[in-house]
Formats: sequence, C-alpha cells, structure tokens
Amino acid sequence: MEKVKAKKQYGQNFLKDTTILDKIIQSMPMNNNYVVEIGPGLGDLTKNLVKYKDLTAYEVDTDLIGILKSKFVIEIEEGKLKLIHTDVLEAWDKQKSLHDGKYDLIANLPYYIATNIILRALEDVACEHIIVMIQREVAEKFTAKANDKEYSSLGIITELLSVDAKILFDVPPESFDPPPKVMSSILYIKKDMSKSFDKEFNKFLKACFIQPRKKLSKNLTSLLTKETISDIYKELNINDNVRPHEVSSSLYSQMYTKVKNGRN
Ligand SMILES: C[S@@+](CC[C@H](N)C(=O)[O-])C[C@H]1O[C@@H](n2cnc3c(N)ncnc32)[C@H](O)[C@@H]1O
Repeated sequence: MEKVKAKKQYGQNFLKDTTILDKIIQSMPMNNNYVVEIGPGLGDLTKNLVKYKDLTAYEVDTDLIGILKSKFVIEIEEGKLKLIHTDVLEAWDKQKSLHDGKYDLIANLPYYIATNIILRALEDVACEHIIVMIQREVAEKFTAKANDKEYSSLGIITELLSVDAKILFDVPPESFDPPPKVMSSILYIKKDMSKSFDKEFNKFLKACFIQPRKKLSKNLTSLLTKETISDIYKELNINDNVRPHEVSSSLYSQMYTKVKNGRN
C-alpha cells in the first residue's frame, strides 16, 4: 500500500470502490477511439482502462508521476500507456487537441477545474465522448434543459454540441479516499462531430444569464441597444417578459445568429 497524502490543491480524491471502477469501464463506448485520461492519480482507473485500450494520461503532480512510472513499467515500455507530466489546461493551450486522432475522454476529474476541462473537451475537435466523474451539481448543469433549475450556458452549449448528454449514475463520498464533501456523478456526453464550439457564443450566453432572475431583455442591454433587442424579439416572436432560464437552446442559437449578422 502506498502512503500517499492526497493534495487538496490538486483536487485529489482517489476512487477506491472497485464496483464503481467496473461501472465506469462498462460505460465506455464500443469504438476504435483512443482514450485520454486526465489526472490518473494512483492509477486505479488507468489500470482498468489499459486492459482495453491504449491511452495517454495527463498528470500534474510530480510525486504521482513517479509512482505511476514504477507501477506501469511494462505498459509504458509496450507503448500502451503514455504518461504526460503537465497541467492539462496548459497542454490544451499549446496544442488545441489532447490527441492527434479521435479520442474519448475518461476521467475522475479534479473538481476545482472540472467545468473548464469539460468546456475544453467540448471545444477539442478530436474528442468524441466525454465520460467523467464530477460533482453532481455540476453534472446537473451540463445536462439541464430549459426551465430546469440548473439551466445555464453550460446546458445550452452541451445540448447544441451533442447528440446525447446524461448523468449515468451517482457515486457517494465513501467511494473515495479521502471522501469529498459532495455527491459525485458520472457525466456522459456524446458530441455531434459536425458541430463546433464558438467562444463568442459562450460569451453571449454568459451575458444572457448575468442576472438569472431578471428579464432576459434587461441582461441583453449590456450587449445590444434596446432597439436591436426589440427587433430580434419581434423577428423571433419572443415575449418581452421572458427570463433567461425559460428560453430553449435552439432559440438562443437563433438569437445569436441574428446578433452576429447585425454586427457584420
Ligand atoms: C479526483 S483525482 C482522481 C485520481 C484518479 N484518477 C482516481 O480516480 O483515483 C484528480 C487527479 O487529477 C490530477 N490533477 C489535478 N489538477 C490537474 C491538472 N491541472 N492537470 C492534470 N492533472 C491534474 C490530480 O493530481 C489527481 O491525480
């Protein structure tokens, strides 16, 4: 048994429940995609993944890289496992994609940057499936639809960029060492590979939700004149009293197209 003290600053909660580890493996899509893991930690999920697929694992913690190198000597030598010692967000800044060909992201994510990682994976054109353990509340945001309590830019972006997005199952704190303070869930997203992420659209959505309880038209005044808002509302038949969480993702997309066209 390793004596490794989990580091809070890296969001380290190691998954120890073998039933959950098996369930994650069973959730993997049957395809020829390569696998990328973020934050292999002590390698418990990695050990299961490498039985089925070749993979690259990105780990930021120097101490863990040392442990992983000695645990996976054979797999690394045989080229089945590639370990990359870096902050994964920096890797994405440098190379746009975490792998050259199509890949699936499978990970128990560090919760402090989980939202950023999922957004980067949605943006990464090589990533097809995202199967990640995250805080339940955050998973609910990514799968929320119009009129749901958790509906925000995250649910809208995910709905527009994917063919399927759902929570597969919940994982209680006792499954981890140390146990996190929150309930966790496995989030599954199958991306629509014909669609692409638009950063400007994401900014537009954030402005739409800046004051979530106010009228959408009020929030839009930070971006558009009252006349433009009124024109767009008329063209798309939107009620002036509507609140941000009552508008469907497709209507947001249509609104944004009009905003963009107006700017050109
Ligand atoms: C929740 S733990 C999961 C560990 C392991 N996969 C498991 O299931 O037990 C998160 C892992 O992500 C790593 N990590 C944290 N921030 C990271 C970053 N910016 N880039 C890469 N790895 C990171 C941590 O060091 C840790 O190993």
